[in-house]
Amino acid sequence: MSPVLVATTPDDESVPLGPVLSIFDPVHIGIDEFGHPVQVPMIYRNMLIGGEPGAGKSALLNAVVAHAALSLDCRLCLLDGKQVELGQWRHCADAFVGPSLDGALGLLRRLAVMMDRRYAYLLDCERRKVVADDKSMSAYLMAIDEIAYFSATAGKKPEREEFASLLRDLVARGRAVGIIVVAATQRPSSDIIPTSLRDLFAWRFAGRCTTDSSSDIVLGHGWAQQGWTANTISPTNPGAGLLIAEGGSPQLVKVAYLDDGTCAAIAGYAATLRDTVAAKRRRLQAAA
Ligand SMILES: Nc1ncnc2c1ncn2[C@@H]1O[C@H](COP(=O)(O)OP(=O)(O)OP(=O)(O)O)[C@@H](O)[C@H]1O
Repeated sequence: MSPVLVATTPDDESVPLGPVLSIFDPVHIGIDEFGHPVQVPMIYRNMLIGGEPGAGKSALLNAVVAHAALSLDCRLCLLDGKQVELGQWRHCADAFVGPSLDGALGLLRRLAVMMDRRYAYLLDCERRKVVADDKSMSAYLMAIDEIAYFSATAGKKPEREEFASLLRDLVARGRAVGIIVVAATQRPSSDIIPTSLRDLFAWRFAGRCTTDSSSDIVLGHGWAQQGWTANTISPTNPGAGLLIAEGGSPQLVKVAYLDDGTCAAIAGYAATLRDTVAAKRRRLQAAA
């Protein structure tokens, strides 16, 4: 975290703020089996989180969202069918959608339009991706707690199919324009996470899974046979799981747990930072 007490906003305006992060910094998510910190770069990447109920998926999701909330170069969009898993971050978010498939579809459609416009803009500028000091395009973190609620449970079949197809498009094309998707599911099955979707996630975390095959659905086919299965993780060890990056091998990770009070404190601080920056921006626009 930056030690400075005066931070520069994305508009290059200095305002008195507390320490902030950047979404271009790697995100601290926990420790490995040797007790070393595990940090994952999230920009230009997506993360899939799977595991049985109580495995610690929301804990990992919250660790990533906390980093993004403290990053003033990142805007938040949150989808949470249960509302309470990501609800503490709603005051930091541009969009917070609870158990509403219509709301989720509306948000994904808006993001798809924005994604297309960003690509058109990059093309005009002869560029291939957003960069850290981009003044015109903030990164976006799209966090989803329980993909299956929107893709397999709520609403009618055509809407669920539209959700699945919009989500796939965002995961497939969003990275270069700064859209990061972090999605969790307690149903790691091939209907919720087909291989073609799973393989679009650079980072995949399997918390405890009830079978080798559900562990493989998150990590990739064949890992269980090679001895890497989240089925062996003890149910009394929530937050432990196997993390794999594209092209790498799984590693055992214990996720850094932010309890409710800590999440509320970070969310409150992040919301104040964001309000301060937004107020400053409004003042500048009014003065212009
Ligand atoms: N990293 C961790 N360290 C210690 N305890 C943890 C950790 N992660 C989770 N827990 C404990 O496990 C409980 C369940 O975690 P969490 O809500 O993240 O699971 P989940 O997989 O999201 O469950 P669900 O699918 O039901 O939403 C937490 O309330 C907490 O008590």
